[in-house]
Amino acid sequence: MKIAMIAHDRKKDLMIQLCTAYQPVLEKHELFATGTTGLRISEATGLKVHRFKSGPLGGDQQIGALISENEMDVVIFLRDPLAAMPHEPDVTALIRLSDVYDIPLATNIGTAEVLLRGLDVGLIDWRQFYNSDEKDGLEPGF
Ligand SMILES: O=C(CO)COP(=O)(O)O
Repeated sequence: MKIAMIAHDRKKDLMIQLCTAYQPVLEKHELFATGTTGLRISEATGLKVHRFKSGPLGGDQQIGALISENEMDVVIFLRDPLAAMPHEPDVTALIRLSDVYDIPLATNIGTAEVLLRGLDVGLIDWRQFYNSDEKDGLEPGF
């Protein structure tokens, strides 16, 4: 599965803790992240992470583009609900696209843990159908 990891600044330490705790799960998958989040994760855990641009410079939009191409299976986005962001429209757009394409999305640590545990026991295996040829031509949300 392809997993996108994104954390706003005040949530980055929490993201590191999450990735450290769930490293055995995460290392079985392909990891993607916005620039600074990805750097922090790979430095702290050694996990291989494909890094996009930093969020304010377009990283959220790059991940959104992959979602629209059916190239992302899970999004963990530890967003900061108490800080104003210059790129708030990009954040909203990423969350919206996750909903358009029914991509499992966690926006806080409580749901992130549920999602990673679910992933590990196969609860998101239905994504493999979406990734298969059978899904070709079907509209999102079918
Ligand atoms: O701002 C972000 C997501 O909206 C995160 O970007 P960075 O991982 O580059 O800090």
